[in-house]
Amino acid sequence: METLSFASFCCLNSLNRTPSTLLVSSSSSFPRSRKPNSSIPTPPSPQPIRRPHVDRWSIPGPTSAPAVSYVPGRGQRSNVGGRGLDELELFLELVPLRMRRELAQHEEVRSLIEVVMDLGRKPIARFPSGDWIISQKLVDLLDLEHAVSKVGEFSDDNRSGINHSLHRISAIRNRKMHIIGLTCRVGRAISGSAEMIRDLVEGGGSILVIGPPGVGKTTLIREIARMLADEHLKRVVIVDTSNEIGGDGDVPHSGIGRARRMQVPNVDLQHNVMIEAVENHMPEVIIIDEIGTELEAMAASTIAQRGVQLVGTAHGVTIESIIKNPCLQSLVGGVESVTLGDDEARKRKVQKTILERKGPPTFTCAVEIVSKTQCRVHHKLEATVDAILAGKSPLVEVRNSSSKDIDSSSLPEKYKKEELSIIAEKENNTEIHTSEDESDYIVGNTKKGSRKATVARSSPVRVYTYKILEVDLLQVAQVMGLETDIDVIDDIALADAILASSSEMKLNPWIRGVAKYYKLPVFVIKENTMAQMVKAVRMILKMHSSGYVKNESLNSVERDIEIEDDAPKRKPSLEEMDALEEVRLAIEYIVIPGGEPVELLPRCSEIIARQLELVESYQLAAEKSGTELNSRLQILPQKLNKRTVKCTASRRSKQQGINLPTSGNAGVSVSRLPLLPE
Ligand SMILES: Nc1ncnc2c1ncn2[C@@H]1O[C@H](COP(=O)(O)OP(=O)(O)OP(=O)(O)O)[C@@H](O)[C@H]1O
Repeated sequence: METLSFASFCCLNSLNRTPSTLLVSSSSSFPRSRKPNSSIPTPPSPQPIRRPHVDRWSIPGPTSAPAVSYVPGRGQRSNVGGRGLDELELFLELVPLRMRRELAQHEEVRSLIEVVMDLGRKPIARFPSGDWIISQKLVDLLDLEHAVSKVGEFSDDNRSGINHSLHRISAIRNRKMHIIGLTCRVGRAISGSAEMIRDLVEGGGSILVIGPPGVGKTTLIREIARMLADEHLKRVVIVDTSNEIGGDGDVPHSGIGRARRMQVPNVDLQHNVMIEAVENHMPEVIIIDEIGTELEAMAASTIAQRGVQLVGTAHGVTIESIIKNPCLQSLVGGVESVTLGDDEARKRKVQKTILERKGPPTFTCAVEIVSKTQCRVHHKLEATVDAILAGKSPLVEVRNSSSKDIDSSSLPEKYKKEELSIIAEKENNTEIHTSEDESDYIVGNTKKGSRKATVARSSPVRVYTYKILEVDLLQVAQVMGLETDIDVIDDIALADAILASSSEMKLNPWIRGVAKYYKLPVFVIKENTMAQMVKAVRMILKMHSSGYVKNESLNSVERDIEIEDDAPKRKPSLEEMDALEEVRLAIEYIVIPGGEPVELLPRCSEIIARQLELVESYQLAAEKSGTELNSRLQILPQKLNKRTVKCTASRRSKQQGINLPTSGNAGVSVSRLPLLPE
């Protein structure tokens, strides 16, 4: 054994080594088995595979804690046995010398992902660039025996590790429970791998991380644990079912920083340890890898209810996979079918039996890991689940990590592209946006082609609103006589424009990304007043009638279109402000809702001109009446037609004074006239 270790050291010394953390891509691995039987018999002679007996649950002996140093972003060096091996060297000690020599000469050795050794077959190494046959000589029992002798005891999920490292060794056994195959994965702590979702982590909400095997979930939550424990001084407890997050051995790997780690004696007891963590160790954050059973999902929900931030992973590709998984459904709130009454179904325009979310989800938000450099964020998991159950497209933010985040050699280009296309293929319903931008946003699960829908010029303009009441917008359109020109819709993929309040845009800047993805103009209303709404309607229609259709060059919609009141540039006098407020109140409280004309108080001609501008911004007509010294404006509940604005005293009718609510200017008195015939 000593000869092998020395040889491995020599081989690696001959490489041009850099101390940086390795960046490799993933390949799939078989999922963790959950066998109820935790005792796996050791293989009998005459073909024994020697395994050192390590009772992981006995009190450790007086051996001193290993000196393992971890420098974020610079990889790990463990001073195991005083030999100063780095973790890749430790890993390579698993394979027999002849294979190690071959591997050491491979130019991608520092990006090695896995070594696969199956009895009677050629050994394979998995690299980001693909699989590579290490040696033509077939794997024999001695090779397997050698590898097994280097690792700890296999637990009931057939996994083991190497002390003081993050490597994962998984066994395949024959029917007699002898080990006949090994998948040895290189584990690494990668500093910066959680930068993509730093804001979510720091936000304190519970995060569900979803991804297929090998995509980097464990690596991500390991870094999250370190980030919260070391940078935010949080009390973090990791429930480490297969010792994958904190590594093998009783002293956790330095890659988890100051986070504490609880080992799990048996995978079937994971849920118990999760609850134990909350009850005994006063955590502020619990990190848990692979939530896979109903009991674990229930334990997760208990933890979340106790106000602890939960960061957990689950196998899947999208939120939909979790919704469809009966064991994990409760993580997203659960699903129930509801039968609606005839009237309700007609009102909602849905079938009678619909699916609804049962309760609040365990997690605040969810992150779908697409690849090591891209993820999709569902900020409001609740809303995402509701949208999916209602057959709508959930809002998803697509984030790409920039290479500066990850302090290491970069992932080979080829691998990035391949992985993206694999995932795009898997989800043939989902558009994958491969923008170069650091942060882009899409609406996920869009049916292919629907995004491309363009609108016939004669059809109404379809507007998607954010924090603007549909009823308000439609009322304004109705008053303007444009109710057939505007349609408020709730599927953004089909929209022609977005109308949002500026407060909403500030709170949720990702809306801009959604708009950009769909090439939609965003009209932003500063204040939710009817005047601004009227102006917005006019501008939306104007843009539409000028021939704008989405999917045109993005240039035209790169910036928000801000709707502001046509306020005079100079500072208005108090009297002018009073006069304009009088107009606003008259229009918004009487002319529009009541359909009645209002005669305003007499004003000087300059102020009347200002009032007239404001009336026109509401698309309403007005008449000027009275003498020159006593002129006043009458606002008509008719659509603006320049000819209507004229000076006439003859049309004044009987007046009826009323008091309007005011904002600051007490008791503005306006006069009201009955509707005049055209
Ligand atoms: N950001 C990253 N950059 C480069 N390599 C990474 C990154 N994240 C993970 N890896 C590598 O990819 C491999 C798989 O990672 P990891 O074990 O975290 O995946 P996983 O999603 O947890 O897999 P599984 O579901 O099978 O447990 C490991 O070898 C790891 O070192």
